[in-house]
Amino acid sequence: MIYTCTITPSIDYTTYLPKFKTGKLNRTAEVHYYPGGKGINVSRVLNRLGTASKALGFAGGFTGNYIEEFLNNEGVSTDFIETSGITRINVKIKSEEETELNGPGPVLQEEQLDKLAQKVRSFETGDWFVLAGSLPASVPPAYFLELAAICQSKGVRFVLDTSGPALKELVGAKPFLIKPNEHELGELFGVEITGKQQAVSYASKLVRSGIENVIVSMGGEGALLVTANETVAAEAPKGQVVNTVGSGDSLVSGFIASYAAQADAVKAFQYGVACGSATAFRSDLCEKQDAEALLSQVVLHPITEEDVTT
Ligand SMILES: Nc1ncnc2c1ncn2[C@@H]1O[C@H](COP(=O)(O)OP(=O)(O)O)[C@@H](O)[C@H]1O
Ligand SMILES: O=P(O)(O)OC[C@H]1O[C@](O)(COP(=O)(O)O)[C@@H](O)[C@@H]1O
Repeated sequence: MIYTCTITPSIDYTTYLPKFKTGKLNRTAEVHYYPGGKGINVSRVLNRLGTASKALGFAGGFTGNYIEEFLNNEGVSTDFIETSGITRINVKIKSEEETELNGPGPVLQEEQLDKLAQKVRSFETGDWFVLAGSLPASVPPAYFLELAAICQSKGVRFVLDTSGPALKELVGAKPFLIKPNEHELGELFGVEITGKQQAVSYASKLVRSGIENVIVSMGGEGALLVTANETVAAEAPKGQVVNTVGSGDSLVSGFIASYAAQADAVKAFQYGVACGSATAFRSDLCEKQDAEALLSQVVLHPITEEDVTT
Protein backbone atom coordinates (compact mmCIF):
# COMPACT_ATOMS: atom_id res chain seq x y z
CA MET A 1 0.00 0.00 0.00
CA ILE A 2 1.07 3.58 -0.62
CA TYR A 3 0.48 5.68 2.49
CA THR A 4 0.63 9.44 2.13
CA CYS A 5 0.94 11.53 5.26
CA THR A 6 -0.08 15.18 5.53
CA ILE A 7 0.73 16.58 8.94
CA THR A 8 -0.60 20.00 7.88
CA PRO A 9 -3.58 19.58 5.53
CA SER A 10 -5.59 22.52 4.24
CA ILE A 11 -8.58 23.58 2.29
CA ASP A 12 -7.16 25.48 -0.66
CA TYR A 13 -9.56 28.42 -1.13
CA THR A 14 -8.67 29.14 -4.75
CA THR A 15 -10.00 32.22 -6.46
CA TYR A 16 -9.55 33.73 -9.93
CA LEU A 17 -9.80 37.43 -10.72
CA PRO A 18 -8.40 39.51 -13.58
CA LYS A 19 -6.66 42.06 -11.35
CA PHE A 20 -5.85 41.67 -7.64
CA LYS A 21 -5.34 44.94 -5.74
CA THR A 22 -3.76 44.73 -2.29
CA GLY A 23 -5.22 47.14 0.27
CA LYS A 24 -8.53 47.35 -1.68
CA LEU A 25 -11.87 45.51 -1.75
CA ASN A 26 -11.60 42.81 -4.42
CA ARG A 27 -14.75 40.95 -5.54
CA THR A 28 -14.28 37.62 -7.23
CA ALA A 29 -16.66 35.60 -9.37
CA GLU A 30 -14.94 32.20 -9.28
CA VAL A 31 -13.94 30.32 -6.14
CA HIS A 32 -13.05 26.66 -5.46
CA TYR A 33 -12.56 24.81 -2.18
CA TYR A 34 -10.08 22.04 -2.92
CA PRO A 35 -8.73 19.73 -0.25
CA GLY A 36 -5.03 20.47 -0.07
CA GLY A 37 -1.76 19.80 1.61
CA LYS A 38 0.98 17.96 -0.19
CA GLY A 39 0.30 14.36 0.86
CA ILE A 40 -3.42 14.79 0.18
CA ASN A 41 -2.66 16.08 -3.31
CA VAL A 42 -0.39 13.08 -3.90
CA SER A 43 -3.24 10.74 -2.88
CA ARG A 44 -5.77 12.59 -5.07
CA VAL A 45 -3.54 12.35 -8.13
CA LEU A 46 -2.64 8.70 -7.46
CA ASN A 47 -6.37 7.97 -7.37
CA ARG A 48 -6.82 9.70 -10.73
CA LEU A 49 -3.95 7.66 -12.15
CA GLY A 50 -5.65 4.45 -10.98
CA THR A 51 -3.22 3.74 -8.11
CA ALA A 52 -4.69 3.10 -4.67
CA SER A 53 -3.32 4.88 -1.60
CA LYS A 54 -4.39 5.75 1.92
CA ALA A 55 -4.17 9.35 3.12
CA LEU A 56 -2.92 9.63 6.71
CA GLY A 57 -2.33 12.75 8.77
CA PHE A 58 -4.17 15.05 11.15
CA ALA A 59 -7.45 16.87 10.51
CA GLY A 60 -10.08 18.53 12.64
CA GLY A 61 -13.06 20.88 12.86
CA PHE A 62 -15.48 21.68 10.01
CA THR A 63 -12.60 22.03 7.56
CA GLY A 64 -11.20 18.64 8.53
CA ASN A 65 -14.66 17.07 8.01
CA TYR A 66 -14.96 18.73 4.62
CA ILE A 67 -11.57 17.41 3.52
CA GLU A 68 -12.32 13.87 4.62
CA GLU A 69 -15.75 13.85 2.99
CA PHE A 70 -14.44 15.35 -0.25
CA LEU A 71 -11.65 12.76 -0.47
CA ASN A 72 -13.93 9.83 0.32
CA ASN A 73 -16.46 11.00 -2.30
CA GLU A 74 -13.65 11.07 -4.84
CA GLY A 75 -12.65 7.52 -3.91
CA VAL A 76 -9.55 8.41 -1.85
CA SER A 77 -9.30 6.29 1.27
CA THR A 78 -8.43 8.24 4.45
CA ASP A 79 -7.36 7.47 8.01
CA PHE A 80 -6.84 10.84 9.66
CA ILE A 81 -6.20 11.36 13.35
CA GLU A 82 -8.61 13.96 14.73
CA THR A 83 -7.30 17.27 16.07
CA SER A 84 -9.22 19.57 18.40
CA GLY A 85 -8.15 22.61 16.36
CA ILE A 86 -9.65 23.57 13.00
CA THR A 87 -7.61 22.49 9.96
CA ARG A 88 -6.24 25.56 8.17
CA ILE A 89 -7.58 27.25 5.04
CA ASN A 90 -4.88 28.31 2.57
CA VAL A 91 -5.73 31.17 0.23
CA LYS A 92 -4.61 30.96 -3.42
CA ILE A 93 -5.22 34.10 -5.49
CA LYS A 94 -4.90 33.56 -9.23
CA SER A 95 -4.61 36.89 -10.96
CA GLU A 96 -1.85 38.41 -13.11
CA GLU A 97 0.41 36.73 -10.55
CA GLU A 98 -0.19 33.79 -8.20
CA THR A 99 -0.38 34.88 -4.53
CA GLU A 100 -0.55 32.29 -1.74
CA LEU A 101 -1.32 32.59 1.95
CA ASN A 102 -0.64 29.35 3.84
CA GLY A 103 -1.76 29.06 7.46
CA PRO A 104 0.10 27.37 10.32
CA GLY A 105 -0.11 23.65 10.96
CA PRO A 106 -1.91 22.00 13.89
CA VAL A 107 -0.70 21.84 17.48
CA LEU A 108 -0.27 18.12 18.17
CA GLN A 109 -0.32 16.25 21.46
CA GLU A 110 2.00 13.38 22.28
CA GLU A 111 -0.78 10.80 22.13
CA GLN A 112 -1.77 11.96 18.64
CA LEU A 113 1.83 11.58 17.47
CA ASP A 114 1.95 8.14 19.08
CA LYS A 115 -1.14 7.12 17.10
CA LEU A 116 0.59 8.00 13.84
CA ALA A 117 3.76 6.16 14.86
CA GLN A 118 1.58 3.13 15.65
CA LYS A 119 0.17 3.20 12.12
CA VAL A 120 3.67 3.43 10.64
CA ARG A 121 4.71 0.40 12.75
CA SER A 122 1.91 -1.58 11.07
CA PHE A 123 3.32 -1.01 7.55
CA GLU A 124 4.65 -3.97 5.61
CA THR A 125 7.65 -4.58 3.37
CA GLY A 126 7.03 -3.10 -0.08
CA ASP A 127 4.72 -0.34 1.23
CA TRP A 128 5.48 3.35 0.60
CA PHE A 129 5.37 6.22 3.12
CA VAL A 130 5.08 9.65 1.51
CA LEU A 131 5.66 12.36 4.11
CA ALA A 132 4.76 15.60 2.34
CA GLY A 133 4.15 19.24 3.21
CA SER A 134 5.28 21.49 6.01
CA LEU A 135 6.07 19.89 9.36
CA PRO A 136 5.20 21.92 12.48
CA ALA A 137 8.23 23.27 14.34
CA SER A 138 6.55 22.15 17.60
CA VAL A 139 7.16 18.49 16.65
CA PRO A 140 10.83 17.61 17.16
CA PRO A 141 12.68 16.34 14.05
CA ALA A 142 13.64 13.25 16.11
CA TYR A 143 10.00 12.12 15.84
CA PHE A 144 10.07 12.13 12.02
CA LEU A 145 13.54 10.54 11.99
CA GLU A 146 12.06 7.75 14.09
CA LEU A 147 9.22 7.26 11.56
CA ALA A 148 11.81 7.13 8.77
CA ALA A 149 13.86 4.58 10.74
CA ILE A 150 10.78 2.38 11.22
CA CYS A 151 10.22 2.50 7.44
CA GLN A 152 13.83 1.62 6.73
CA SER A 153 13.81 -1.32 9.12
CA LYS A 154 10.70 -2.73 7.44
CA GLY A 155 11.72 -2.23 3.80
CA VAL A 156 9.13 0.55 3.30
CA ARG A 157 10.08 3.19 0.71
CA PHE A 158 10.24 6.59 2.40
CA VAL A 159 9.44 9.59 0.16
CA LEU A 160 10.02 13.09 1.54
CA ASP A 161 8.65 16.33 0.10
CA THR A 162 9.06 19.10 2.63
CA SER A 163 10.98 22.34 2.96
CA GLY A 164 12.90 24.55 5.38
CA PRO A 165 14.62 23.22 8.52
CA ALA A 166 12.58 19.97 8.41
CA LEU A 167 14.06 19.10 5.02
CA LYS A 168 17.55 19.77 6.35
CA GLU A 169 16.99 17.45 9.32
CA LEU A 170 15.30 14.65 7.40
CA VAL A 171 17.57 14.27 4.36
CA GLY A 172 19.89 12.50 6.82
CA ALA A 173 17.31 9.67 6.96
CA LYS A 174 18.27 8.82 3.34
CA PRO A 175 14.79 8.81 1.80
CA PHE A 176 14.12 6.79 -1.35
CA LEU A 177 12.96 9.98 -3.12
CA ILE A 178 13.02 13.69 -2.39
CA LYS A 179 11.60 16.40 -4.65
CA PRO A 180 12.75 19.85 -3.68
CA ASN A 181 12.11 22.67 -6.12
CA GLU A 182 15.20 24.71 -6.97
CA HIS A 183 14.53 27.23 -4.16
CA GLU A 184 14.15 24.47 -1.56
CA LEU A 185 17.34 22.80 -2.81
CA GLY A 186 19.18 26.13 -2.51
CA GLU A 187 17.77 26.67 0.97
CA LEU A 188 19.03 23.24 1.99
CA PHE A 189 22.61 24.21 1.09
CA GLY A 190 22.36 27.90 2.00
CA VAL A 191 22.93 29.01 -1.63
CA GLU A 192 20.86 30.48 -4.45
CA ILE A 193 20.50 28.03 -7.33
CA THR A 194 20.74 29.90 -10.59
CA GLY A 195 20.91 27.17 -13.23
CA LYS A 196 20.55 23.50 -14.08
CA GLN A 197 24.26 22.69 -13.75
CA GLN A 198 24.37 24.08 -10.24
CA ALA A 199 21.17 22.19 -9.35
CA VAL A 200 22.70 18.95 -10.67
CA SER A 201 25.84 19.38 -8.62
CA TYR A 202 23.90 19.91 -5.35
CA ALA A 203 21.45 17.10 -6.16
CA SER A 204 24.46 14.81 -6.82
CA LYS A 205 25.79 15.61 -3.34
CA LEU A 206 22.47 14.34 -1.91
CA VAL A 207 22.67 11.17 -4.00
CA ARG A 208 26.24 10.59 -2.79
CA SER A 209 24.95 10.94 0.78
CA GLY A 210 22.65 7.95 0.18
CA ILE A 211 19.35 9.30 -1.23
CA GLU A 212 18.33 7.06 -4.13
CA ASN A 213 16.35 9.48 -6.31
CA VAL A 214 16.58 13.27 -6.21
CA ILE A 215 14.17 15.22 -8.41
CA VAL A 216 14.63 18.98 -8.60
CA SER A 217 11.55 20.65 -10.04
CA MET A 218 11.91 23.98 -11.79
CA GLY A 219 8.37 25.07 -12.71
CA GLY A 220 7.98 25.83 -16.42
CA GLU A 221 11.68 24.98 -16.94
CA GLY A 222 10.94 21.31 -16.24
CA ALA A 223 12.88 19.17 -13.80
CA LEU A 224 16.06 17.17 -13.16
CA LEU A 225 16.45 13.60 -11.98
CA VAL A 226 19.70 12.53 -10.34
CA THR A 227 20.33 8.91 -9.27
CA ALA A 228 23.57 6.99 -8.70
CA ASN A 229 23.48 5.82 -12.34
CA GLU A 230 21.70 8.54 -14.28
CA THR A 231 21.33 12.29 -14.51
CA VAL A 232 18.52 13.48 -16.77
CA ALA A 233 16.88 16.84 -17.48
CA ALA A 234 13.26 16.98 -18.64
CA GLU A 235 11.74 19.82 -20.59
CA ALA A 236 8.25 20.75 -19.36
CA PRO A 237 5.53 20.78 -22.03
CA LYS A 238 4.36 24.24 -23.10
CA GLY A 239 0.77 25.24 -22.47
CA GLN A 240 -1.64 27.75 -20.97
CA VAL A 241 -0.90 27.88 -17.24
CA VAL A 242 -4.10 28.01 -15.14
CA ASN A 243 -3.09 26.99 -11.59
CA THR A 244 0.30 25.60 -10.61
CA VAL A 245 -0.75 24.73 -7.02
CA GLY A 246 -0.23 21.00 -6.68
CA SER A 247 2.09 20.68 -9.70
CA GLY A 248 4.98 19.51 -7.56
CA ASP A 249 2.72 17.03 -5.75
CA SER A 250 1.48 15.74 -9.11
CA LEU A 251 5.08 15.17 -10.21
CA VAL A 252 5.67 13.08 -7.07
CA SER A 253 2.44 11.11 -7.69
CA GLY A 254 3.29 10.37 -11.31
CA PHE A 255 6.76 9.17 -10.30
CA ILE A 256 5.39 6.89 -7.57
CA ALA A 257 2.54 5.47 -9.71
CA SER A 258 4.92 4.62 -12.54
CA TYR A 259 7.80 3.40 -10.35
CA ALA A 260 5.45 1.16 -8.33
CA ALA A 261 4.41 -0.49 -11.61
CA GLN A 262 7.72 -0.65 -13.53
CA ALA A 263 10.64 0.19 -11.18
CA ASP A 264 12.23 2.39 -13.86
CA ALA A 265 13.31 5.76 -12.40
CA VAL A 266 13.75 7.58 -15.73
CA LYS A 267 10.36 6.48 -17.10
CA ALA A 268 8.76 7.34 -13.76
CA PHE A 269 10.40 10.78 -13.85
CA GLN A 270 9.11 11.46 -17.37
CA TYR A 271 5.58 10.44 -16.35
CA GLY A 272 5.84 12.59 -13.22
CA VAL A 273 6.81 15.69 -15.19
CA ALA A 274 3.86 15.11 -17.54
CA CYS A 275 1.56 14.94 -14.47
CA GLY A 276 3.09 18.14 -13.02
CA SER A 277 2.49 20.07 -16.22
CA ALA A 278 -0.98 18.60 -16.74
CA THR A 279 -1.88 20.00 -13.31
CA ALA A 280 -0.40 23.42 -14.13
CA PHE A 281 -2.68 23.60 -17.18
CA ARG A 282 -5.98 23.16 -15.28
CA SER A 283 -7.69 24.56 -12.20
CA ASP A 284 -7.76 21.34 -10.14
CA LEU A 285 -5.23 18.49 -10.18
CA CYS A 286 -4.52 16.55 -13.39
CA GLU A 287 -6.48 13.62 -14.77
CA LYS A 288 -4.70 10.56 -16.20
CA GLN A 289 -5.65 11.35 -19.81
CA ASP A 290 -4.27 14.94 -19.50
CA ALA A 291 -0.92 13.60 -18.31
CA GLU A 292 -0.75 10.87 -20.94
CA ALA A 293 -1.53 13.37 -23.71
CA LEU A 294 1.54 15.41 -22.63
CA LEU A 295 3.96 12.50 -22.15
CA SER A 296 5.56 12.67 -25.61
CA GLN A 297 6.24 16.40 -25.05
CA VAL A 298 8.39 15.68 -22.00
CA VAL A 299 11.72 15.58 -23.83
CA LEU A 300 14.55 14.02 -21.83
CA HIS A 301 18.20 15.11 -22.07
CA PRO A 302 20.85 12.93 -20.43
CA ILE A 303 23.44 15.05 -18.58
CA THR A 304 27.03 13.82 -18.37
CA GLU A 305 29.61 14.66 -15.72
CA GLU A 306 31.41 16.82 -18.30
CA ASP A 307 28.25 18.91 -18.84
CA VAL A 308 28.33 19.73 -15.12
CA THR A 309 32.03 20.42 -14.73
CA THR A 310 32.38 22.60 -17.89
N1 LIG B 1 4.53 27.05 -15.99
C1 LIG B 1 4.59 25.72 -16.16
N2 LIG B 1 4.54 25.17 -17.41
C2 LIG B 1 4.64 23.84 -17.59
N3 LIG B 1 4.81 22.97 -16.59
C3 LIG B 1 4.86 23.44 -15.32
C4 LIG B 1 4.76 24.84 -15.03
N4 LIG B 1 4.87 25.02 -13.69
C5 LIG B 1 5.03 23.78 -13.15
N5 LIG B 1 5.04 22.84 -14.13
C6 LIG B 1 5.24 21.38 -14.01
O1 LIG B 1 5.09 20.96 -12.65
C7 LIG B 1 6.33 20.47 -12.12
C8 LIG B 1 6.51 20.92 -10.68
O2 LIG B 1 6.42 22.32 -10.61
P1 LIG B 1 7.19 23.22 -9.55
O3 LIG B 1 6.55 24.57 -9.62
O4 LIG B 1 8.63 23.15 -9.80
O5 LIG B 1 6.88 22.44 -8.19
P2 LIG B 1 6.46 23.02 -6.76
O6 LIG B 1 4.96 23.27 -6.90
O7 LIG B 1 6.74 21.89 -5.81
O8 LIG B 1 7.26 24.25 -6.50
C9 LIG B 1 7.42 21.01 -13.06
O9 LIG B 1 8.55 20.18 -13.05
C10 LIG B 1 6.67 21.00 -14.39
O10 LIG B 1 6.61 19.68 -14.91
O1 LIG C 1 2.45 22.48 3.81
P1 LIG C 1 2.81 23.72 3.05
O2 LIG C 1 4.25 23.84 2.72
O3 LIG C 1 2.25 24.96 3.72
O4 LIG C 1 2.09 23.61 1.64
C1 LIG C 1 0.72 23.41 1.54
C2 LIG C 1 0.24 23.81 0.19
O5 LIG C 1 0.96 23.07 -0.78
C3 LIG C 1 0.07 22.44 -1.69
O6 LIG C 1 -0.01 21.09 -1.29
C4 LIG C 1 0.56 22.60 -3.10
O7 LIG C 1 1.89 22.14 -3.21
P2 LIG C 1 2.76 22.23 -4.54
O8 LIG C 1 2.26 23.41 -5.33
O9 LIG C 1 4.17 22.35 -4.06
O10 LIG C 1 2.54 20.93 -5.26
C5 LIG C 1 -1.29 23.09 -1.47
O11 LIG C 1 -2.34 22.22 -1.70
C6 LIG C 1 -1.24 23.54 -0.02
O12 LIG C 1 -2.00 24.67 0.20
